[in-house]
Amino acid sequence: MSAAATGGPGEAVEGPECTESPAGPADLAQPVAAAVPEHHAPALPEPTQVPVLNIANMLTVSRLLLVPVFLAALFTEDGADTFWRLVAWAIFAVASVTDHIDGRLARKHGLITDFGKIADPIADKALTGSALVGLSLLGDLPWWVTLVIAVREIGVTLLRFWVIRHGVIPASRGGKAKTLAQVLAIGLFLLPLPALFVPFNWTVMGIAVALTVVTGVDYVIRAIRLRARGKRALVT
Ligand SMILES: O=P(O)(O)OC[C@H](O)CO
Repeated sequence: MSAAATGGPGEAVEGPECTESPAGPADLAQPVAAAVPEHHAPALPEPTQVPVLNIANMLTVSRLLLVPVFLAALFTEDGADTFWRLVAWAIFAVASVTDHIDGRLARKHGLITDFGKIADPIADKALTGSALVGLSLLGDLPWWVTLVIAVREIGVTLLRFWVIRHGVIPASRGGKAKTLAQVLAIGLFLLPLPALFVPFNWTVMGIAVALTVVTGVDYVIRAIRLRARGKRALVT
């Protein structure tokens, strides 16, 4: 669950707000480099290729694969059985923890890839999205909460693809805090807790919704800036 606090395999280490994609403006530098006579060219470090099939990305994919297993447990006995509710919570918790582990592994072993930058937030969204829709279908969470979060999460994913020609927007600190808040709030709603907890559950969910909206607006601004920079680079 601290997943979100550390980010996934796609996260640049406290990185810039975006990184250039292989097809992006970095390519424009190539003719300039080619113009330098070979014997005057500074020695460049060997380019290192991070394999896409690495342990961090495999954990990200396994998080995706846990989604249907989680849903099956949640909907057993129409979500009314305490045991199956706890099983669903446990699967959700394990899947969320893989977000923490893949981020640590990616940074520790230099396994950061563009695939991870895109797949990690998508895996998070698939997990939290399925939990929110599941809770709303069961009548345990109002649909407006699920809709507000879904619109933001789908919107940010589309935004990432919209600017991908110019660069990858990795998860920001705010985005990671948002995911942590969502995971905590969803975890509370999944647990079969007594009514006494309702105000607390809603406080945590309120924080999650607020962070979801604020960070969504922040990503829109980042995407617009990145696209404008990319377009300028293509013109010059
Ligand atoms: O808000 P996003 O889309 O950057 O997602 C953040 C990630 O879920 C953090 O792991």
